[in-house]
Amino acid sequence: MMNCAVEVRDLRVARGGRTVLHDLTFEVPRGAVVGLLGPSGCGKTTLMRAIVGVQIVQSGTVTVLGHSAGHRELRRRVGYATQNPAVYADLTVRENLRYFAAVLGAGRSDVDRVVEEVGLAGARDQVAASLSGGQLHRASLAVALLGRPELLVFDEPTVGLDPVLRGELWELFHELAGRGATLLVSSHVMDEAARCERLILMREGRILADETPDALREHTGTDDLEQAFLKVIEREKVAS
Ligand SMILES: Nc1ncnc2c1ncn2[C@@H]1O[C@H](COP(=O)(O)OP(=O)(O)OP(=O)(O)O)[C@@H](O)[C@H]1O
Repeated sequence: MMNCAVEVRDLRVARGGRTVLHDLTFEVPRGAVVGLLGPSGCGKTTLMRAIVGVQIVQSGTVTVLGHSAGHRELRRRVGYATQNPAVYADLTVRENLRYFAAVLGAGRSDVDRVVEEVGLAGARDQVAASLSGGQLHRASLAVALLGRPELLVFDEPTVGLDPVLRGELWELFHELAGRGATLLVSSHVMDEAARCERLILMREGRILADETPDALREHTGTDDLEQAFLKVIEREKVAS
């Protein structure tokens, strides 16, 4: 239990009157970079929302760092970056970060650290409204990094970024994990799967696989993770 940052048991969630997560059970080990992968609409965002405690759930439990998801004790210990950048358009990057640092009780020096970490030092005095899509995304990630949360939940953090920036962000994710943070990162780009230590593959609100990229390659008999995912889907269809 103490080795798990997140423990999900029999989680069922309905949205719009339809079950979108079907009794999910899995764990996220501490200090790992775990990829949450699956096609658009499979439930990645809903699952992340349940983990950060903002999603009404029908049944099951979600335990985060030893507390029920959403517990106030977790406020500063969990960082969440949504798919849509959540910064104030009329404030500069630095002003945004200072504001959120004050809300979170993080120190001012933290602002400079996170700006550097996401590679936005050159744009720190630009108003958010004038940032490119990729820069805006990184500004949101920077907010999530304030206060050095133990668990980071990033919803498609690399969308719209060029390959160099994507590579740099993945390096940062591993650096953060190296310092003890746990990261749950969603993506629907299978080539990002190879960068994770563990993969949770989802489809239609169900977990099809929860294993290391190597184990997935091995048991599907292919080096290509995209092909591996397709094989897992085929096997699931045959089995059901
Ligand atoms: N506010 C909502 N009301 C009703 N249904 C919703 C709502 N939000 C999401 N859904 C539905 O829940 C399911 C899961 O959506 P979710 O956003 O979790 O998927 P996702 O895997 O994150 O997709 P994407 O990769 O496109 O962001 C989808 O069928 C979606 O249509």
